Amino acid sequence: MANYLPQELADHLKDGLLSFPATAFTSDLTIDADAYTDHIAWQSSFDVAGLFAAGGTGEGFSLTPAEAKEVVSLAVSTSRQEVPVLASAGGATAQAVQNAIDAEAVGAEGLLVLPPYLTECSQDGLFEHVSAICAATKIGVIVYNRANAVYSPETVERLADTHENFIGFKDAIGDIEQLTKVYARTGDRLFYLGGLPTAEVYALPLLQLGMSTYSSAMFNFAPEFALDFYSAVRRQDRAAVTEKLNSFVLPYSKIRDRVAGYGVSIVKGGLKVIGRDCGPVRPPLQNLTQTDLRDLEQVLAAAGIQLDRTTSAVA
Ligand SMILES: O=C([O-])C(=O)C[C@H](O)[C@@H](O)C(=O)[O-]
Repeated sequence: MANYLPQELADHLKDGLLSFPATAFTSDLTIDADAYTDHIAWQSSFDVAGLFAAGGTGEGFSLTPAEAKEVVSLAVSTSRQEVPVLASAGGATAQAVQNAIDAEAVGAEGLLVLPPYLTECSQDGLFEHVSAICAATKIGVIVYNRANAVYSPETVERLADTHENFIGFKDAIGDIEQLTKVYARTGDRLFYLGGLPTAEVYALPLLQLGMSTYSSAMFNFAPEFALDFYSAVRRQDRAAVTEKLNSFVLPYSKIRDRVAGYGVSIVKGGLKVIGRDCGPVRPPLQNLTQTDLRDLEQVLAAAGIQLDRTTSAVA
């Protein structure tokens, strides 16, 4: 049974940083439950508002429904009591509905709806897809505005009017006009989170568009840095944000941009560099090359994120 009513969950999540933990795999690409639970215990030991298990950075798109259920269940049983775990719902409507049912059954407090695979989507089609998921569960539901699932302000409002457990809007499109219009229509009825790749890059300007929080992929391997960054954003301390962008976030993003899909792979690279290896990524993603790993190690060291390390974790 969920501990948070949907609106309570939204109130809790909107004023804290959100973690999207990597899913640990063994070298043969099966789920590594020990490494994953270690990672969840470590992630939830920080002052983070919520853990989104099997999300984008958690390679939810590469998990079978049974694996997604297992991963969410491991996260729920391991996360510190005060840190709610959310799951994701993806693929075909029937599969996303099953993800929702499974997530609620294993104790997740909320759900992130990933874009449906492959096909183009009309607004009525998106409304029906999300409605089926909202109707299948009592826990809070957040939509992910990304790829083929671009929700018009009217659809967002319609979902908010129809489903009490529809609580949030996550964005990875970055269309200022769309975001302004969504917020103008639904305002405080929802909470808003940034979800563009390396969300820190956009965090300060998006705060003005109502996005009081974001999914921090780098929180996986640099939690203190990510929390300091979030605090600077919420204080609207532009000088501190700019200093952190220059010292770490932008050099890091340059490595991320070398290969498509590195937005997730670089997180596993970062975990390897800091000595908390969560294993390889699954195809279609590619692991960082040794050169990229070494460059990442240097960027982390130059930013002072690796102050204790004296020997390289990269072979
Ligand atoms: O589903 C996810 O993992 C994401 O939202 C993507 C990342 O967390 C993104 O916001 C980032 O790279 O910081």
